[in-house]
Amino acid sequence: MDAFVTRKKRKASLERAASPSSEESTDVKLAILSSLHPGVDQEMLLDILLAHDGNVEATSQTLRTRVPKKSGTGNAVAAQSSLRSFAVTSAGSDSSPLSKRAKLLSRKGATLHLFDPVDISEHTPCTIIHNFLPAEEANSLLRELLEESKSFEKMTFKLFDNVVSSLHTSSFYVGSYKELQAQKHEYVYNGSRMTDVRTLTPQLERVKSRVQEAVNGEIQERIRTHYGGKKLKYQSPGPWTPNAAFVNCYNGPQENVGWHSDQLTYLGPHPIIGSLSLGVTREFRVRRMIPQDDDEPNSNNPDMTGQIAIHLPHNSLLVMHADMQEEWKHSVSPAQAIGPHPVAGNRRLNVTYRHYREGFHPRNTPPCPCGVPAVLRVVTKKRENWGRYFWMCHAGNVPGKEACEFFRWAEFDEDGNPLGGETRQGGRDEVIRGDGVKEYGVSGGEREKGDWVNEAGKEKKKKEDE
Ligand SMILES: O=C(O)CCC(=O)C(=O)O
Ligand SMILES: [Fe+2]
Repeated sequence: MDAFVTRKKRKASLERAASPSSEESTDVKLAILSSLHPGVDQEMLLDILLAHDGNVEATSQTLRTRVPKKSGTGNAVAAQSSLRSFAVTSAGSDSSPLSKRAKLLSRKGATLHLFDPVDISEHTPCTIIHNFLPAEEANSLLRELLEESKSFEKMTFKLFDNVVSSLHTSSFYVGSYKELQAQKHEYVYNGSRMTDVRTLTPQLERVKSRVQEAVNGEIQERIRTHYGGKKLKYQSPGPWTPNAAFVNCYNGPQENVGWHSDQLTYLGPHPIIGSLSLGVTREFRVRRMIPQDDDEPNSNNPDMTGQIAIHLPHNSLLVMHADMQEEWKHSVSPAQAIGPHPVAGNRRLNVTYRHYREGFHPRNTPPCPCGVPAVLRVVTKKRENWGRYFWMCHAGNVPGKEACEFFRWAEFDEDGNPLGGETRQGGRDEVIRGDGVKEYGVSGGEREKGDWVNEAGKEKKKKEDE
């Protein structure tokens, strides 16, 4: 117990001592180390990272030379011990002690496991619909995506001299060839162009319509039951109309996604995401971000806030509502063991339907002097400016890259459309590079540049605010 408490304290002190966006960077560091050393479990990674005062390269060097690899994980399929036992204790009937609402609140350092749609709706910014599609339709989509996923790839990015990659594979689907071209040549993700973009298959299109209808119903219900009958400020009004889908494949219990919020840059503030799970049941964890004052210890790590595990069975639709991305983080945690699915074996396929808003196309958002679209973020750490949106240099999102000075508080109309007319009133340059790639940037327009780039000192502040 003492050792556990000490470890938590050490993690908190590491995060205080590290860079201003320290909590994020510890998560990123762990993700990088997981990617470089997939055989070593997270606890050990954290311990060794702590022993090296947060230095990723030194940790990696120690791991390369001194730490034996875990055995017996990989793709082995074992009994779904943890999920089954939780399923028994939280069956959701009112006679079950766990179902007593008062006991459901998540606590510091604990994980609360939720299965029941009523509990999920009450305690998280999500709602869930079990057995969403007719069984045969779900299996048929699953079979198609299993085939598609054979050519999915891990997402990679560069850090120092290493290329690190995600632990799972994915691909991105859009509605038309035109949108596909735009995604490949106009949008930027973590400083890179997306190379694997596909058009929605007829099945993904059909399911999209069903998801759209169900999600719009859930949105109205959420507004009625949680937002006092009125959409959130900046939430897009009118029906949600998804036009893209990320498809993720998790092959085996160790493939996971670390803590993150989905990027707001192209979706705008308070986006809504419809997430369909197929195949193996996995845990989708959520935790609330807590604002803190300068002198408070870092309260935004999972050890300190407590987390909620939402169990996502085959053919369930999870709706991430408008308050999710700005106020909560989510992850798909590695599993001790998983129960094989009759069609998918040890794989889980996940489709997240999203709405890319025209107002957030890179041509419509503030130009960063770097020539790469700025990213939209929100203050999630400091109490001061909590919930305020800002545009910043994309490199602030790319580990190991130096961000330029660009920073600007974001302004929206009531419905979340970006304000800041300068760029949209013809001042914006579209540069067609030699290779035909379109970039939206500033080519020497001093006034415009001055309009968007904040005076010295703001860049530092933005990092601290975050
Ligand atoms: O697999 C999931 O359920 C969620 C994946 C996710 O968080 C994402 O694609 O952003
Ligand atoms: Fe996500």
